[in-house]
Amino acid sequence: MTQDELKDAVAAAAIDEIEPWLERDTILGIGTGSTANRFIDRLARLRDDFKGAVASSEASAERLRGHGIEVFELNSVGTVPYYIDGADEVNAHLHMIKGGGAALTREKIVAACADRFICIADASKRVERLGDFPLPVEVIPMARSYVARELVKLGADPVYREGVVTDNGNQILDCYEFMIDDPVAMEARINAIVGVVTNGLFAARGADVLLLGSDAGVERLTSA
Ligand SMILES: O=C[C@H](O)[C@H](O)[C@H](O)COP(=O)(O)O
Repeated sequence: MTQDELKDAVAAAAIDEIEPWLERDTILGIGTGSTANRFIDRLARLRDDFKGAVASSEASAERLRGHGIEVFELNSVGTVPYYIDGADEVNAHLHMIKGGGAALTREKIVAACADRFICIADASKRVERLGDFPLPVEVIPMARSYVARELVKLGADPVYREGVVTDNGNQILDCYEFMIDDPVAMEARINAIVGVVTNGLFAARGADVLLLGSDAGVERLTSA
């Protein structure tokens, strides 16, 4: 199967996972990226069975609206029963690196407000140790150089993602050469640097369920 076919398969599996629980007043949390887009496209078929969605990016909000799915502000919703999103890397504990599409901060906020985080990914995203994928860090623009120097002290090789402005008006540093042995500790340590908005480690709040697509089918994993 191609990677696109695997993304379709996990998007379909996520629909199967949530469909029995949808009610007319359900508001879902929806992620960002090519895998989440496939989920959004499949969700369109069910749009009369639930109330709407909170989106983790302007791009996902636009796609949802394009399918006639109402998009709500998180502040008016409070919590969502499910957050469905992709990942750039995921380990056996269902800790993730996210933010390849620069949506990490809003993703982390919606995930924090979700009862359950369903991660959908093709098998290429499954790793033993996080860090081959460069870890994104969203920074306040005026703090970029300072944060970069602090990240070097932690062992990373941060590179400014030129030309990218996040939905929050900030910038991204991608941390290369950064193998992460303790994702929970490193997530907190990076977030403690002044000028960091958030980083792409989703470990303190990882996924609850991973739907992992491979040629053998879609495997359903829960955190170890
Ligand atoms: O900022 C983007 C998000 O964290 C995405 O969920 C992540 O990059 C995975 O995207 P894709 O499904 O396109 O591989």
